[in-house]
Amino acid sequence: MQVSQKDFEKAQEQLKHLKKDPGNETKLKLYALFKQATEGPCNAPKPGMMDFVKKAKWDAWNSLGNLSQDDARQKYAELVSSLVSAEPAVQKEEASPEEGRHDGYETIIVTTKNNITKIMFNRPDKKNAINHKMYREIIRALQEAGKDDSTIAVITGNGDYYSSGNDLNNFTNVQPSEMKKMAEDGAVLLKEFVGVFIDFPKPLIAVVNGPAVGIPVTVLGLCDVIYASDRATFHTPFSQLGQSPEGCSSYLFPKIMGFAKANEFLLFNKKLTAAEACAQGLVTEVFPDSTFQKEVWARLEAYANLPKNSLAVSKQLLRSVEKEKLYAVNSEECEVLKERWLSDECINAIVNFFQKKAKL
Ligand SMILES: CCCC/C=C/CC(=O)SCCNC(=O)CCNC(=O)[C@H](O)C(C)(C)COP(=O)(O)OP(=O)(O)OC[C@H]1O[C@@H](n2cnc3c(N)ncnc32)[C@H](O)[C@@H]1OP(=O)(O)O
Repeated sequence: MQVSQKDFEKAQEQLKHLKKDPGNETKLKLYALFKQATEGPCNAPKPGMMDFVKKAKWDAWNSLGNLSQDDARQKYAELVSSLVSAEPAVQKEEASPEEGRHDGYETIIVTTKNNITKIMFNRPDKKNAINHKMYREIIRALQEAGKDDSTIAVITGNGDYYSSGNDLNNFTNVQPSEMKKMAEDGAVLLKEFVGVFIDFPKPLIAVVNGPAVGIPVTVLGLCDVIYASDRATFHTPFSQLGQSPEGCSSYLFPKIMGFAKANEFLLFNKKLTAAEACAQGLVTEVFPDSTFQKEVWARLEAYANLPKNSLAVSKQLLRSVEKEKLYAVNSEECEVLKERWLSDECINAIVNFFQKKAKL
């Protein structure tokens, strides 16, 4: 039985109210079916290679060939219905707001409790990839945490990943004429993001709950203590992505782990286990995943009872020796990256990721 126009419209309405992001692949299917149902077979001109999102949408629509509009409506309604039935029950956290939770954040969860401000990356479905909004929210959260009454601040991830790094969608949907501006704006944002880590005025602890890729790894060099689950891995695949190191890692990582190890890590994409990262001085201590949260938070709560001002001035003394150098390194790294983002090497790596040809 074919679905009526009314059922088709109802499915469109239901889709707007889904709580769980259905993922890019499903969204592409829905887009294609919607276009086929409302406009018929794809006759639009094929978008350019660099217009990743438009190209993926065009490919999806075009792949439906001569499917009839009625059949497309039917398949669309069936797909929406399957998504509605798969919706999870409302999460507890949403029903009862966590004590000490700060308002006004969408991509991170910020709480202050027991003298600790915790900043938690919160895009678990996307492995906590950092989109532009999240960069800005982390900047704001760190600036506020630097001034609030907490003794220490903690960064961690929600879900199975710490963070999969820069959200590669930050590079998509850009017209060729806007590429240069995209790179310039990206460099400004990155410089500000790394700058708040350089300037952070109190102890900053990274609680690395799972794999970490790219920028969340490089800024670990600017954190004061790094605790990792034995499930965590550390990966800076810059050459694989046609990019170059940031987060002051080009200066700090050789100092932390020595040139021989830093080169393998930053140039040749070597992924480190938590134990290896600890042996090389990037991680303070590794804990078994089964007791990670319990052990780490017990320790942090004890640290957070130490005299706050003493900790802050000591942290600032340790950092002040290197501050000017770090500002200079940050600027230089952002300048180099601005060029890298416009390179064929980088563009091809991103195209490959979105065409599912390359995953790390
Ligand atoms: C201001 C600009 C600053 C720029 C500086 C930063 C440099 C970097 O950070 S470089 C590092 C960039 N990161 C990556 O290249 C990682 C890319 N992701 C992957 O290779 C895989 O997703 C990963 C190995 C991390 C995990 O693989 P799986 O366990 O198989 O999971 P999925 O691939 O299915 O991921 C689930 C879901 O998340 C989306 N995802 C994950 N990471 C990213 C990312 N970095 N950017 C965009 N999207 C990401 C992935 O596409 C899946 O989405 P759906 O298909 O919609 O479910």
